[in-house]
Amino acid sequence: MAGHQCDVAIIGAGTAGLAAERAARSEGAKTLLIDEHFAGTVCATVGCMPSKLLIAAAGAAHASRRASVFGVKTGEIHVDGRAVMQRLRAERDKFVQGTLQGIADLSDGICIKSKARFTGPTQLELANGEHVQARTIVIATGAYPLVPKPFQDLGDLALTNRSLFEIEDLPRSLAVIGGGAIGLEIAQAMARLGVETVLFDRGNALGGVETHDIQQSLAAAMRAEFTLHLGVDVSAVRRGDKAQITWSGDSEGSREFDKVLVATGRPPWLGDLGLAKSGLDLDDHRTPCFDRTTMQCGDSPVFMAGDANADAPVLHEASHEGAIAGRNAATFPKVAPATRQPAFSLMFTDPPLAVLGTTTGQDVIMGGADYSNQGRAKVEARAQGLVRLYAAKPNGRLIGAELFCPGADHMAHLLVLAIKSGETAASLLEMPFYHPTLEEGLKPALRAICKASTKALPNEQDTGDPSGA
Ligand SMILES: Cc1cc2nc3c(=O)[nH]c(=O)nc-3n(C[C@H](O)[C@H](O)[C@H](O)COP(=O)(O)OP(=O)(O)OC[C@H]3O[C@@H](n4cnc5c(N)ncnc54)[C@H](O)[C@@H]3O)c2cc1C
Ligand SMILES: NC(=O)c1ccc[n+]([C@@H]2O[C@H](COP(=O)([O-])OP(=O)(O)OC[C@H]3O[C@@H](n4cnc5c(N)ncnc54)[C@H](O)[C@@H]3O)[C@@H](O)[C@H]2O)c1
Repeated sequence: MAGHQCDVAIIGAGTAGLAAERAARSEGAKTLLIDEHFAGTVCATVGCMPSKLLIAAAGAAHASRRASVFGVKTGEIHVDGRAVMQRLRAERDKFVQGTLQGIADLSDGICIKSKARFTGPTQLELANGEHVQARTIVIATGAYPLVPKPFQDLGDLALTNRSLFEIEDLPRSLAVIGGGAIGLEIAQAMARLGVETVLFDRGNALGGVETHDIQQSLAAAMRAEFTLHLGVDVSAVRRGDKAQITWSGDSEGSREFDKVLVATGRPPWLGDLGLAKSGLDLDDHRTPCFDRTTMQCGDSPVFMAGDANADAPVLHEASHEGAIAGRNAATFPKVAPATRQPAFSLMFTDPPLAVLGTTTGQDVIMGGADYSNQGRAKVEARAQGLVRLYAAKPNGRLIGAELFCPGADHMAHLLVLAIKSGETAASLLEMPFYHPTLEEGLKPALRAICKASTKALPNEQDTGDPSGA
């Protein structure tokens, strides 16, 4: 059987694995990149990009439908489901092509198309019968869509993020199971595309948001567009070409749907890795314990990056973790801690939801703002939502934020920069705010923090706040 030897073997050629390979190679390591499929990253194929393409189509339908608010008559809107899915796949495939080209550009001998499993701390066995002996290993195997028992028997009526973007036409009705990021983004998009959509979640915290008033605002915005059943247990049975969904708990009922999107979470994809032979310490979820500043598992020669470690399952973190893991895997046993960024997640609903930094703890000051009367948002007929900014006592240094309001996806970047650079509410208020912008809507929240902190609003600052200024 063929044997391969390398400095750093990376399992998984997704965003994290590709970043790890680049980083290790740039440290001078001989790398091997092992992937079962080399089909392109989850982000490009069945994740970020196709979901945003669906949301973009839905946004066009929504904007056309509500153009009459501005006195613009568009007539009856017709959504051509086949054309929506065709454009989605055509554009998605261009992103995938870009990823595949990056893989094709790697030097010969780096990529091995096979499935890997541990046979020792630094030894891998490949499904093609070959073996790899590495100095260090990076686990970057990603996550998989969990399909709970009742939905496993629905066959092709049950969709996950892996199959959703392959449907030829939009269904007439869709049950979405799970009100996390995938469930909410897709449910709102489908509803806007004219699909009769009902979302079910066994919990009450949509999008994982814990702050009560943001949670209420998010639920109200979603309820205005599709039906929500929260706090329910859901079961499913296939009846011919329909799925019968039955629910009970905070509400109860039963009805048929054309398709069911199962979006109940994406646990790390580690089950096939033979971790028992890796010698790694595993936590209660059978995930290797690792240090998030070095990505190293204990003091072993194994590193983890991306969704495989379930720490921060979003794209920019997969990419950063890959770079840290790859660099440290190459320089092992010398490993250096990296500075991790503040927590930062966005959900591309409309309005978008952004959660960043730290939002809890003692000695935290909260300042809020309401976007239902915000000037620019009213101009654009999208005045809704809330902002909660969090700052540390005593001086009001910004530490976190929750935004569910128009423009949250962009304003969150400004706030994350403010958190990183140690800005206080008072120093942010010294920044010029152009009028009329969505950013101006943050001022009441910043002023509330100033009031409760030792760093008061500078007295040459105006405190007026009319929505039309
Ligand atoms: C629908 C959806 C929408 C999303 N939208 C966003 C978004 O808008 N913004 C955002 O920041 N994030 C988003 N995400 C999350 C983001 O896509 C992920 O965090 C990111 O893609 C994870 O990358 P990864 O490298 O960890 O995993 P992956 O890209 O999944 O790569 C893992 C690779 O490992 C391979 N592999 C697994 N096991 C083995 C094995 N034993 N041997 C060999 N190869 C193996 C797989 O074939 C795969 O290629 C979304 C995710 C989904 C599902
Ligand atoms: N914009 C983005 O960055 C973006 C978009 C999509 C996905 N993602 C990533 O993908 C990951 C997975 O997303 P997801 O939405 O699948 O998972 P999730 O963990 O965010 O949400 C799962 C939801 O399903 C519910 N649930 C679980 N089991 C259930 C059951 N049996 N019946 C009813 N409800 C049930 C949970 O209460 C939870 O609300 C996210 O953690 C996120 O990091 C990110």
